[in-house]
Amino acid sequence: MTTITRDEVAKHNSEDSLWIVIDSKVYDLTDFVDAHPGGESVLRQVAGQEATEAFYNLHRQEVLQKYESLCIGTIANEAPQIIVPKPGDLSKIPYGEPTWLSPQFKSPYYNASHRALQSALRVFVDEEVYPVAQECEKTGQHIPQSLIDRMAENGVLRMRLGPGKHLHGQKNLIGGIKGEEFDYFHDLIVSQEMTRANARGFADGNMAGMTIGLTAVLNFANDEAWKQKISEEVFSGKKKICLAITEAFAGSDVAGLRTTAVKTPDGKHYIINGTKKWITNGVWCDYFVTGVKTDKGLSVVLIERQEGVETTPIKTSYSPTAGTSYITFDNVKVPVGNLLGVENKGIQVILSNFNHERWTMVCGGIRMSRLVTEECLKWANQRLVFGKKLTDQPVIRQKLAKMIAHTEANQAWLENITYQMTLMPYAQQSIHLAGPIGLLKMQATRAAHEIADDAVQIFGGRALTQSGMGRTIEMFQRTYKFDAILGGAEEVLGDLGVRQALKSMETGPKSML
Ligand code: HEM
Repeated sequence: MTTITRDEVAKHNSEDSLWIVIDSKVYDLTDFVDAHPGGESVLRQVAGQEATEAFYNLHRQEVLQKYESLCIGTIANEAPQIIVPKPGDLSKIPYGEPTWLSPQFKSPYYNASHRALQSALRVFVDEEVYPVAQECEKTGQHIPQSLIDRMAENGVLRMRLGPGKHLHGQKNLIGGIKGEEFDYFHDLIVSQEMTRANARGFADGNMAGMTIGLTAVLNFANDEAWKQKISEEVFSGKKKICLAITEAFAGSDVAGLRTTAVKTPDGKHYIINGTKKWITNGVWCDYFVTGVKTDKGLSVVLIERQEGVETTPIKTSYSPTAGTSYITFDNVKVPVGNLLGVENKGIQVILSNFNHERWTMVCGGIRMSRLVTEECLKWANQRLVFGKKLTDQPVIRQKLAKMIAHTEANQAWLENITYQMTLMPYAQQSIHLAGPIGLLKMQATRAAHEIADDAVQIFGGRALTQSGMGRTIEMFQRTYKFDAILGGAEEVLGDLGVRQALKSMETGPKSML
């Protein structure tokens, strides 16, 4: 690149020729002045001058990457000081990564295979998911088929379902992972790395319906060939699936569902009537794993999109890219073979399916809290207020301390529970871990509540602005509640954890009294 002296830059100090220096690089802004979102006058004030501090006080690094074409050279005998992260890089900010990814720390949980997956996924997310996520979050467009196809090719779709036979013998799994060795720590890595696409509506728009819906098919289908057919269609990205449990009549109280499934006189079909609300991805799905009332209890059936199935988008406080929908079923005919689990015992299917969903939400939620904490650390360290850095104020350091402590404590509990999951069959997890997972989800979203609150105070008006420096904080404070409601409300899950504990006290050894 051309080298330019500072004396030369100084000559270009008017609107007719306006150059500035940012981090030892020279930018010719002559043709950009009119289009600058921050106005012309601010650029005139720094024309021909050093503008690094002024720039970084107001813009994110990615602005420079976007406008790279304005750079015309570098200052002679100077080297840029600011490290621009490359796709795949780990964060250099303290607490920007969990301890197992910080070179100075060790962890007993992660092996070479986990590390290989993490580093390959980091590149994939940075290069292929992040740009799509940002665009979809903004426009509200649904996930493009091209990204679904890429995730089908490299096995990410399969991985999102957690460990199991659906991964065994699979070639081309990202990071060169062997399907047989994929465990819940791999699963955790997938969730946490995907969250780094940093777009909450898109995080759900990116096949969340599959992650929470197809598990019920894999674990409870009554016919092996049918299970293979459905799951292969979904894993190849050809068909989309979602979980349809909640209704306007019943949210976390699943026993109150009113959608009915009545058997035809020949016993070969169910006729389904009812409605579902807040169904993630429902707008564009082909299959609906649906909670219904049968004659003596609840059941779960897979409904294929057909006549009588209508889906309409619901406008929520996160991006329409999530495909949140209201669904109506009017006399929909479904073969009895589409029953998942045992008729009238669907509550077991629903409850056990919830565990993986809730755990996945916890993984993502904690990673999002970490991203917000990292943003706050970076901003507080660079922002000058009343002539001092924000980090010079003890009140700001207290807020950062709470954020870091919440995030680290929650990650540690998550890893502990994940370790227990690696040692337990799925059915055992329902018995022993439903309570702890519920409590952890409650804990993670209570922490998110506090982190969002403190982050907004640190970022001020920028936390209320959808573009620019504070956009991650704006998104977080607008959307963290999704994790406190979806998959079971905070209070219901806390209560579940305590009730499970009390139950074991009733049935356990009396010596504990
Ligand atoms: C290569 C040089 C520059 C480029 C490409 C650029 C681009 C932008 C962009 C895209 C925005 C919209 C907000 C965002 O996305 O962050 C913005 C806002 C702004 N810019 Fe620049 N800018 C440059 C240099 C500067 C400099 C040197 C100053 C000040 C001396 C400045 C002052 C501002 C201000 C005051 C805003 C509004 C910030 C806000 O709303 O918080 N810009 N700029």
